[in-house]
This record gives sequence, structure tokens and C-alpha cells, in this order.
Amino acid sequence: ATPGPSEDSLYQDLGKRAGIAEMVEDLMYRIVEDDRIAFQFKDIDVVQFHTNLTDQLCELSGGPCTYTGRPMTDVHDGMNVTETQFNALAEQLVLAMEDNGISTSAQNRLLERLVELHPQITHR
Ligand code: HEM
Repeated sequence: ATPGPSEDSLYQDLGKRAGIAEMVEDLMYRIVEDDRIAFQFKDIDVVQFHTNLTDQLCELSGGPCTYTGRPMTDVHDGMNVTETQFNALAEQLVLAMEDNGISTSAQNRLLERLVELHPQITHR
């Protein structure tokens, strides 16, 4: 879909695909240090996860990317992701964005779009 002006500006504010890739890398280091969620990620394909989450956030923010990973419901199926775990990941994402100098406004705009995915991720 053609991005509207506000979506396009979120993509810019996140530092385009390179900025998003950087913050996703930082997020991954944070995840393995967070006892609330690290266990869920112990067997993942790190490169695949990094590429797919970066593309997803790029597309979601209005950038010229296409997410080619699996549907969110399929990916998180059988993980029983709790509210606490979801919030822990969101918290680490905020801290990763903070580390990368992303404005509070851009952080909140991205979180708004991620909240829409919440039902597809938790309690599956
Ligand atoms: C905003 C919340 C979240 C988003 C946007 C998200 C998005 C994604 C994406 C894009 C992938 C890659 C899919 C693929 O490679 O096909 C993925 C994989 C994964 N996610 Fe999430 N996720 C979220 C929350 C969580 C939470 C809270 C957990 C657990 C605590 C979790 C656990 C995992 C695991 C373990 C994988 C790897 C699965 C595999 O490769 O088999 N996710 N997620």
C-alpha cells in the first residue's frame, strides 16, 4: 500500500531501514538479558528473526519494505505469550529506541501500531 504522509514520517523518524535494523539488533541483546522473556527465544534463528522483525517494523512504519515472515498468529502459536512477557518486550523495545535517540513521539507512534498486533501474539 502507498504510505500516507504520517506513516512515511514515522519511517523517517525511526532512521529508515538502517535505523530500524540497529534498534532491532539492540532489542535482541536486551531480550537475551531479560529473564522474563529470554527463555522463549533460546532456539531462534537469529538472522531470520532480525531480518523479519526489521522488515515488519519498516513496513508498519510506512517504509518501502515488505514483511515476508510468517503470519503473527502462526509464529507465536504454542508459546503462550503472557501479558507480562508482551509488556517486557515492549519495554525493551522502548529502551532500545531510547538508546538510538528515537524521539518519544516516534516511540509512541510505533507502539500504537504494535498494540494492534497484540491479539495475534498473546495467549496462543
Ligand atoms: C510487539 C510484539 C511482537 C512483535 C511485533 C513480534 C514479531 C515477531 C516477528 C516479526 C517474528 C519473526 C517471524 C518469522 O521469522 O517468520 C517473531 C518471532 C518470534 N517471536 Fe515475536 N513478536 C512480538 C512479541 C513477542 C513476545 C512477547 C515473545 C515472547 C516472549 C515473542 C517470541 C517470539 C519468538 C520465540 C520468535 C521466533 C519464532 C521462530 O522463529 O520459530 N514475540 N516475532
